[in-house]
Amino acid sequence: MRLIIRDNEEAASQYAANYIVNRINSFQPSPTNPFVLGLPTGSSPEIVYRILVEKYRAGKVSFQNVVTFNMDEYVGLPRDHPESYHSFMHKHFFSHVDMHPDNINMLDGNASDIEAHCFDYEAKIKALGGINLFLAGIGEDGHIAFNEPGSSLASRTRVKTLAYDTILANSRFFGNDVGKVPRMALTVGVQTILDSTEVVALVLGARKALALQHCIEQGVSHMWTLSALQLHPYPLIVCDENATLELQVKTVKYFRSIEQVARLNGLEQCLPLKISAGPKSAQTLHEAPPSPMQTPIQSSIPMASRFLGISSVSDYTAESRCPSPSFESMSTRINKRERCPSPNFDAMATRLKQRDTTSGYTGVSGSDDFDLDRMSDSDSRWHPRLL
Ligand SMILES: N[C@@H]1[C@@H](O)[C@H](O)[C@@H](COP(=O)(O)O)O[C@@H]1O
Repeated sequence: MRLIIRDNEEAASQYAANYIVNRINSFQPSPTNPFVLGLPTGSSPEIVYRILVEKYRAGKVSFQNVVTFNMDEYVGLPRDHPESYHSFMHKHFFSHVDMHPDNINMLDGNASDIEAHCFDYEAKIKALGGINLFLAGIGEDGHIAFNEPGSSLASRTRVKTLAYDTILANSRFFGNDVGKVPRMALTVGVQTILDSTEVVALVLGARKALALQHCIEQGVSHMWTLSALQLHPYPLIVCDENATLELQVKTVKYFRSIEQVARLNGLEQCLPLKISAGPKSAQTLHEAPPSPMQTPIQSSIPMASRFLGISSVSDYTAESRCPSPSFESMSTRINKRERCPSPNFDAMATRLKQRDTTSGYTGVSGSDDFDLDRMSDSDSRWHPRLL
């Protein structure tokens, strides 16, 4: 998990927008190899869209070869209703950039066969080789897209009944009239989002602080579906200071230090080249890990993992284009562990008992409760702390 904290909404949105522009540009999309971008609605991404439009106008990015898939849409709200997500996206983004209308994919909350429509949406994403980057917003109850508390973490695009909290929160877009907020929505599933190559979640404001705390400091839970990002290999959360209000000080300091160290080492925004750049196809996304000697890698592992010394097995030994401090590879250690014979607990306990008897040690010595720290060097090869 990478967590980028900025002083305010503007700065956080600036970071997210720059991140997206960098990803699109380094991918070098073409008509036959488009960049596939997942998009959210809501007030949080509004500034990001404004900045993306500015960057497009300044000639810093083009969306000509970008295909988009929106996260969600209300069921039953006319497409041209000012609060439909169709209207939102055209108002804030699509009508201001060079997107080809055929490249815009949005769920249709008025589809005659909703089930088939959702199925086709998933199929279209798959046919394009998956989503490269999913920009996500979250709800106050920790939902991602419209995956309300209790949603299956294996869910895919489907119809979802909205939670009362969400109806209440979104009533501000409907003249504060709860009765006008649609009760159901179409949404991509948690698994649809997790399948994306990269997920960037934008979390802004004190209203989202509890959700962020659950996602970062608590376990994976279907009650806070944002927390499923813990299962993704490249999740990035960009938040403002207010959204960190429920986090522990040490959590905030830790993630800030990760970013600082990464910046000092020139490792910001580094991802494996096969992920950050095209060409992409369904095959290349799921192919076997390439030979380390043949594949140039921008950064061999996700930034946070790099400083934690954790790696994905296939990337660690690859050559890096980034100035690459040489960390000991977890994969090497895991391999060592796999080469070791399974520990023989009975023999270990007997040896400890013998040692305790001769040394006069009076601590634990039972076969099922011995002290791992007191083992000899030869025993330490399978010590959990070394794995
Ligand atoms: N379905 C959308 C979500 O996709 C969005 O993330 C959320 C946050 O909205 P806001 O940014 O306005 O708080 O709103 C709705 O619930």
